Amino acid sequence: MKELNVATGLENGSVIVAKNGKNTENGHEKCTFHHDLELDHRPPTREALLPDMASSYRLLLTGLGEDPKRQGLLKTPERAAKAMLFFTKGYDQSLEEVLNNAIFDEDTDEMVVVKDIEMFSMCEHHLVPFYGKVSIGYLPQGKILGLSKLARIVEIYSRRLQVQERLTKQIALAVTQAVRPAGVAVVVEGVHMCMVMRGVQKINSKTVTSTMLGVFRDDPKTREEFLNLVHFK
Ligand SMILES: Nc1nc2c(ncn2[C@@H]2O[C@H](COP(=O)(O)OP(=O)(O)OP(=O)(O)O)[C@@H](O)[C@H]2O)c(=O)[nH]1
Ligand SMILES: [Zn+2]
Repeated sequence: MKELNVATGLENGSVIVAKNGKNTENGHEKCTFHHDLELDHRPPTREALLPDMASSYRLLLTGLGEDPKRQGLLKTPERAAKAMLFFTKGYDQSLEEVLNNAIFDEDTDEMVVVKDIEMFSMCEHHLVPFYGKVSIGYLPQGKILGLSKLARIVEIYSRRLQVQERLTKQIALAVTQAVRPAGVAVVVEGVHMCMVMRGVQKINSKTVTSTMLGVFRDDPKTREEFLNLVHFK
């Protein structure tokens, strides 16, 4: 039996044809794959795996000492499975699809900052949420991105099983890929429920991560301007 990607429910390395008709590998667009695309051999989508996921939640309820047949819990496994699919819906999105070509030629090299974008993600170690805010800055060189797309980029990568460091970097790399700016800065401030509700139980601790690329990494003044604008100094 082929190994399943736990996060996507797909066979590792497998190809599916997404709703938009594009070939995707575990949710990510992939052009150079030559796997069997015969309809009958397509692995199930995440939605198709809902009943299996619900069964797992039923087992979990039993493991907790609960009775999955009691009235209040009857639909809980299906609800929980759907909720988990929603929390991880970023796996079903690709950068290209989300950007929808909202990239515009513009003769500007002034800093663009969108700050305090809400973020909800799932800690990949404990499967509990971490949440917080993301601030993104970039220095265009001839191309700007539709403003909402910065928030949508946050959604693609936060709605997955994550660690905050990787989330921060993926957002920065996505902006780079989209508009090839002179630099990108991303700061993420997160509260991890695995540190609040369990474990060390530090309810006031916040984790701050940053990725600085290009001029934001090389030039302290540019970095400082960004940090001033997002009040991170
Ligand atoms: N670097 C990083 N660590 C994370 C993130 N989310 C959770 N963790 C940590 O993952 C670690 C897992 O450590 P383990 O010792 O294997 O698990 P644990 O016994 O549940 O750890 P405690 O949380 O200390 O009770 C913990 O230190 C968590 O705080 C994250 O986004 N980034
Ligand atoms: Zn955790």
